[in-house]
Amino acid sequence: MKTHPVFKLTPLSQWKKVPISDAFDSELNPEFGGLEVLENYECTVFRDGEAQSKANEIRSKTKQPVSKPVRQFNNNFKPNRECELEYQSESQGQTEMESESESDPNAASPVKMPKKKKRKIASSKALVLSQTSPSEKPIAGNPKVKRRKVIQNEILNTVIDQEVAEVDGNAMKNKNLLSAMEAWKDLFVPLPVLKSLHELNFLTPTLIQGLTLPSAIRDRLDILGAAETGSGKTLAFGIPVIDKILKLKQAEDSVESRVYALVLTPTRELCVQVKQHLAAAAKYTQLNVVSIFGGLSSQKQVRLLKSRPEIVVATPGRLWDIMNGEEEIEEFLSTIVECPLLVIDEADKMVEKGHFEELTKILNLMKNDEESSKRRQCFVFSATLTYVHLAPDRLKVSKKKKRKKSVKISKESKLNELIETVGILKRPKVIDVTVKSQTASSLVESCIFCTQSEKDLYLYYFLKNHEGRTLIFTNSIDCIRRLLSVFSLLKKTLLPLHASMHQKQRLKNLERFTQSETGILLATDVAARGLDIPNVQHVIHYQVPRTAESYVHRSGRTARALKDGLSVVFVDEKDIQGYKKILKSLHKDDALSPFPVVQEDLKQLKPIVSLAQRIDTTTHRTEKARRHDDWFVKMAKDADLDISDGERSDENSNEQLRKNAKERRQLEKMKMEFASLLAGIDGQSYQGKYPTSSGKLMLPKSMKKNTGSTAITLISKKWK
Ligand SMILES: Nc1ncnc2c1ncn2[C@@H]1O[C@H](COP(=O)(O)OP(=O)(O)OP(=O)(O)O)[C@@H](O)[C@H]1O
Repeated sequence: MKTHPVFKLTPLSQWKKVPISDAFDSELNPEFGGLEVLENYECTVFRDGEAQSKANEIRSKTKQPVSKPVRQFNNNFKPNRECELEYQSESQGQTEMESESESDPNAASPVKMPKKKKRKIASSKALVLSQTSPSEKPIAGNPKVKRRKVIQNEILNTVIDQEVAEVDGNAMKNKNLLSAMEAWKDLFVPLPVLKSLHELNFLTPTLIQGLTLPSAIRDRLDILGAAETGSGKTLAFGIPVIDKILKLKQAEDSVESRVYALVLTPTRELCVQVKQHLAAAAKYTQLNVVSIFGGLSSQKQVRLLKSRPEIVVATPGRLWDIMNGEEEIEEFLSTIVECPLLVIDEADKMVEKGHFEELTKILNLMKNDEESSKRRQCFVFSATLTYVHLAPDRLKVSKKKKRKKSVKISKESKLNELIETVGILKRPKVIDVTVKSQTASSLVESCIFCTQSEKDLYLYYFLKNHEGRTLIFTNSIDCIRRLLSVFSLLKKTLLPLHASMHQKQRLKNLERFTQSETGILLATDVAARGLDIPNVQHVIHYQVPRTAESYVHRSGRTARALKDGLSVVFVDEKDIQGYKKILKSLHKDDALSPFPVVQEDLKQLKPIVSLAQRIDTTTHRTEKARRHDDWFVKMAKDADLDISDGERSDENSNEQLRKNAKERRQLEKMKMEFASLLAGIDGQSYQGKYPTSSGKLMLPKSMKKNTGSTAITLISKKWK
């Protein structure tokens, strides 16, 4: 027969610290929420949802024997018969043994005592229920025994009252929680996570979450998930990961720490963000989540790993370095190889050939452990996971014809390649809720056709007229540097984000952008995937992205979680081919709607933007010449040489120096002219700001012409 747990009821003052539930926890069926009520020495277990009514039921029955417990703790457990009560005097630390006789009527009808006395007894005694053999039963009828039984019943009733009150409170909270979170019913979300979701105000699951959770949690399937950007994919894999770890930990006897889940992301910023999302969902669990990524001190990250987190979110490069260089946590990190949960976020990017060498190494290590691979549950997610298009010409060269040829990769072969790379052994569930166009349904897409040199003008026009959190993408770091310098002249603060920056500055800029409602982030594709910055209203593709995937992910930084958002692609004469290819690839048969621009306003801005561009180029040139001059003079001085004109290089001849000086004078003149132009422009009030509260982008006032249309509605109407 199964041995029963010892129930230890401590004095009421400590009651909360050692609830009965602790005694039962190890035995509890996981489907129960951990709510136990001790009733006439019988243990009753309720489902959380039933707790309130059952608690009331118990309360009404405290004065009469309960015929049957609502739910017996376990089949063998008959505490009425087999348990005895043990009183322990706190002051003396002595123990007196008494048994609870099944036939004793007092056991079921407790005598009322004044409340004060009740509390005194309760707090001065510790009550221990323990299993005992029938041979140890004490003699019935002894008056001392009877008195003790009365006391014992009183203590139990007080304890029950307390428990019931607590149960009432918890049950009420749980009931409210469950009714508020009704939409999550049947998705098998563990209660503590449901509580976090409620706190985050996520009252309904998104489509991908609704479809993923049952398959992942109930059916324990590996999942390949594809859904539009901003549709909640992080929690679609995050909730099952948390759920499984909770279950594994509950089932495990050993307290040995190990990595339970490894989540890999392509960029550092995304790594930080996914960690934050998972930590928020796991707030009411004991689970620890840590992020490991490059660019910041690895010592600090090693220290974090020493806390033995259950979930490690990492970029492959830094993780691989730490796995191979840090003896202190080598043993802990070696458990990654057998970790039961693996997530690859932005998977199509991650497994791109030549992108993440370290990812391949980590995955190979994991795949080599066959037993663990069989047990492992994998999650592979991306907005463009199932998206296929013509492979770039340069990748597919037909050997026979020796000429470039585009080849279409099928969705199946793309997924099969992923399955093999990740090491998924069982047939995974593919959940694909993407649409042909790939972009979010709440995204309004538009374009501006202009020449390359006009792009700055249009950008300035846009930023000046349409306030709101704006993310500008470029294809190169050089382009970012030039724009920073031109727009700083125009008194527009753009926050750069690219791979050549220090990581601290990258994170700082991202934070500044997130905190300012009118922030403008100027980034390369390093910010294109996964970043979930709230309320980004506009995405501008200053240069046409190189791939359709990149267009989808860049645009996906706005219009997230069903909010409205606008994307504008700037297309110049060189971009046109790439632009057309993207449209074709994304099955956007019509060209994108042109973004509405008030030509008179644009004209007004033209002189100042042109001047800013000229100042920038001239400054750049004169700076370069000055640096060269300085270098030449310094070299001569270091070599103890006098430089005559003849010895100067062409660039440093007198004539050149005169030219430089003239250029500097011109520069000063331009700057003065610029200052007065800028003052004039700043004095003008632009009235076409979008009202951001409605989520709609209003047209500049001069364009309204009593139609009251927004930019988005105008675009939509025109192109329908
Ligand atoms: N059920 C929900 N209800 C409301 N908001 C949610 C819900 N689930 C997630 N969100 C929020 O939606 C936003 C987008 O989620 P998430 O970053 O997971 O999107 P994603 O699908 O991974 O996007 P991407 O493809 O760009 O990486 C986040 O701010 C997230 O907190």
